[in-house]
Formats: sequence, C-alpha cells, structure tokens
Amino acid sequence: MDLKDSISNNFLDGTFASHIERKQSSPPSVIVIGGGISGISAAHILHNASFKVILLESRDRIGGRIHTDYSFGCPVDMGASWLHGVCNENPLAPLIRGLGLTLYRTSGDNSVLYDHDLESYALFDMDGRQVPQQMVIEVGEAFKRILKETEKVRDEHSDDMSVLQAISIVLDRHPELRQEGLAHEVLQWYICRMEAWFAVDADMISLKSWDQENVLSGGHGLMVQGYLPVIKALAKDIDIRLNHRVIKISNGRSKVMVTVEDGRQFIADAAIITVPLGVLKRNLIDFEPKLPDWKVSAISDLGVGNENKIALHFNNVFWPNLELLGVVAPTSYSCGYFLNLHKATGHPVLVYMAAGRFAYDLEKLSDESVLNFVMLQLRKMFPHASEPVQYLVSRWGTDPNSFGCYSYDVVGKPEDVYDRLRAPLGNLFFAGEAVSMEHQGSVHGAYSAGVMAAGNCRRHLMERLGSLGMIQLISARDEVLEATVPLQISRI
Ligand SMILES: Cc1cc2nc3c(=O)[nH]c(=O)nc-3n(C[C@H](O)[C@H](O)[C@H](O)COP(=O)(O)OP(=O)(O)OC[C@H]3O[C@@H](n4cnc5c(N)ncnc54)[C@H](O)[C@@H]3O)c2cc1C
Repeated sequence: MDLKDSISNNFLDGTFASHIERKQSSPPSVIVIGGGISGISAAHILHNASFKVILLESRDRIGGRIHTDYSFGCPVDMGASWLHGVCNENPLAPLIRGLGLTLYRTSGDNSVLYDHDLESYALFDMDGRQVPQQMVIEVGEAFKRILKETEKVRDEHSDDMSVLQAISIVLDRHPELRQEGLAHEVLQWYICRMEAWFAVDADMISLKSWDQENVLSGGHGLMVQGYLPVIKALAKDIDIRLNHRVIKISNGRSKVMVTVEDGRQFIADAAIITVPLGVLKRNLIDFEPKLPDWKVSAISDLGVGNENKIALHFNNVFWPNLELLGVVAPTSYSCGYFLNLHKATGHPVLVYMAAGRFAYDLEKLSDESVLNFVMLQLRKMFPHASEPVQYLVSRWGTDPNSFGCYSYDVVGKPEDVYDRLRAPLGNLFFAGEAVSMEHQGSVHGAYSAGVMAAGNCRRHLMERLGSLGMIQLISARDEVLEATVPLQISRI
C-alpha cells in the first residue's frame, strides 16, 4: 500500500503517523479490538453511524465465545448456547426474532435453580440406577431452604465469604437439612449445577453477590439454529481483519495506535477494547502509557471462570427424551451431566458440560482421554451406549484468545469494580461481557456493553472533533424497534 492509499484508508501504518492530519470532512475512525458479540455490536453501531471502523480479531473466525460448530451436519454451540431471559426486554430479542431464529425454552420464570425444570431431567447414581424423582424433588426443596438460610448468614457477617462456607454454617445450625447417602449425592449435584452457572467451584462463589444479578424474565432458551447467525447479521459490511492479534496499544492525545503480532500498525481517532478479561489478566497486550493502577486492580478484582463442553454425535438415539441426564456423586466435583440436544433440535447429539476446577483438569487430558472419560460417565447411565461417530472438545481455559469462559464476582469483590473496568481512558473505551454490571457473563450483557461503548465513543469523538453533520446517526434502538415479529419459542 502506498502513502496515498494509507491516508485514504484512514487506518495508517505507524511510520506515516507523524505526517497525518485528519481531514475535516473525513469521518472519525475507530479500531475495535476483538470480534466477539461485544466488538461486533460496537463496530456495527459505529459503521451504521458512518464512522470508519476496522475490527481486529486474533482468531481465524469471528464470534469469540460464541462458537457454533457445523461439523456434525447440524449447529452445535461449543460456547454460549442459551439466551438467558426470553423476553422482549432482552436487548437481543429484536435481532433474534427479526432473523426468525427459534428458541427452545428449557425453563420458565420460576425454574428451580437457574436452568431447568425438574420434570425434564433424570439423575443416575454411580451404579447407573436412576434416582427416584421424589428424592430429586425433596433434595431440591432442601437446597432451596439451605440457600434461603444463607441469607441470614450474609446479614450477620459484614465481610463476604464463599457460598460453600455459608452452606456449611447453615448445615451446622440446621442438622435437619443435612442429607445422607444418595440424598447427599443429589445435593452435591445441585451444588454442581450452581457451580456450572458461575463456572467456578462453590468455595469461590461470593455469598454477597451470587443472587444479586438482575436476571431477565422469561426463563432460558436454547438457540436451536445456534448463536452464529446473530453474529453474522451484526458483522455484515464491517471491515474485519482475522488473524490480527493485537499486542500493543499506544494511546496518544489525539490518536490511538494499535500494533498487531506481525508488527503492522493501525491508527485511528479512538479504539474500543473488547478482548476477554482472561486475556487482559495475562498482560498479553502492552499499553502505552501503562494502564493506571485503578484499572489494573479492576482487572484483577473480577474473576474468570471456566466451562467446557464435550459434544458427542451418535448414529442413533439410545437415551430418554429428557433435557438433562445427570450423574450424582459424593462430591460436586465428581457429579456431571449431559444436555440432550436431540430433545431441543432433533439431532442425535449429547453435550457433556464441565465447570470450574474440573473443567481445567479436563484440559490437562488429550481429546481422546477426555472422550474416554465422558463415555465412562455415559455408560454408567446407559451401559450399551454406542461409540459416537464424531466428537468435539472445547478448551476455553487454556485458549490464548479467551483464558476462561466468563467473569464472576470473587469473594470480597469491591463495589466499584465494573465502573472501573468500563471507564474509558482518553480515546480508549472498554467493552466485553466483563464490563456489564447487570448481565456479566452473558451474550446479551456483552452485546449491551458493546452498544454502550460505541455510544460513549461516538459522543466523545463528536465532542472532540466538532460537529459532524454528515454523519447519519442510526442507533441500535432504531433498528430494534422495527422488528415486530414475536420470538419463536417451543416448549412453552
Ligand atoms: C462454554 C461457554 C458457555 C457459555 N454459555 C452461555 C450461554 O448459554 N448464554 C450466555 O448468554 N452466555 C454464555 N456464555 C458467555 C458468552 O459466551 C460470553 O459472555 C460472550 O460471548 C462474550 O462476548 P465478548 O464479545 O465479550 O467476548 P468474546 O466473545 O470472547 O470476544 C472477544 C474477542 O477478542 C478476541 N481476542 C482475544 N485476544 C485478542 C487480541 N490480542 N487481539 C485481537 N483480538 C483478540 C477473541 O478471539 C474474541 O473473538 C458462555 C461462554 C462459554 C465459554
């Protein structure tokens, strides 16, 4: 590219940086770092507002922690798969219904413990015997009472503690809530489900924060066609550069210069950073000037959990028509469960889900060993289970593009951690699921964070660069209101 091309491109090679003045008539330029839903939504908004936008993504694909795999001949989400909050207030609802995507609702508003209605799962013990449904229901009730009692423990202590610690205090106080034998294993399974929601073990979940999330109404719906169509729709017409791993961000008074792994440099009026918190924690991006201490401490004050999925594709369906098939065990670490995609999508696929320390431990094994382990679990329930014809193993914890699955509140989390994470630094704006105070760890939270960062960046540049009459400002909200088709939900 010659100098002339570089200038007209507006994203300039660093060597020419000192020669460049932004032409009064040219639109402001923004570099978005990270091509997950947060970065893509930010780029989409700014692109529609006639800003010059370039998106730099380290992987060879877009979507980030949304990763719909099609190698089974059907969509399988190896990252996010549920829309949490199947309601019109969900910021993603208009887009999803506009695209005509179907949701399979796995739970209603009053679902027991987060995700699933009791009627649609079966638990088995280590010897493959099904746990009587009455016991599953009774222990579920006991678990709810235990959690209710932990609220008193919370009120009594000014310092935060882990949910596990609080449960143990409650069980000391209320021996009648303790469970023995098989019932104890079922209680561990409920704890395992809770750990899966936060993607960390119960000894790391904050008692003060665990139930403070503003959960949207409408229950939880699986994206039957996968999440990728949402990403593709938002990514349309955006200048996306794959295999561009950002290693350095220099934040000047009027320009931001971004350097990628192979040494190429891009310059724009502002940048929006949406890389995962796990990546920021590893200091894989060099900031110049260095990030202030309050930002560095915010990055370390929020946790990142881990969850992995092992998807199994079979020739035939040998399991019952239920949504979840669980194995109970003496510890929550040893409990496990399979999501039955056949019920939701009609495809013969089971997805084993592992969270917390266990998810990290699985990543120490080869794919083949992981498969062997998961098949052992499955054969506890169904001794004659056939071998899968294909399988997939995720490794979100060690993937250098994510280093974890999503953020969680650590025990003793400072109140203002989200404000500090989100706060811009001059021409640098921060988005991504981890900066979403209300809906952290979710796709819709990441989306909203991207929309918000784009809005803040746009306002900042308009103030800084003067009035931009030529810019046609189209907000996400305007587009959203056009979609009037209802959400398509099965199993209501
Ligand atoms: C296993 C799993 C299950 C989940 N289940 C659900 C669910 O059911 N429902 C739900 O709502 N949410 C779920 N989530 C969470 C949800 O996927 C995330 O909150 C959301 O997708 C995050 O989007 P993001 O844009 O903030 O980050 P990401 O999607 O991670 O995007 C960040 C992008 O930055 C890129 N990047 C990293 N480093 C660099 C670099 N140096 N330079 C350039 N690019 C870089 C990454 O490759 C990535 O594409 C799940 C996540 C996982 C992993």
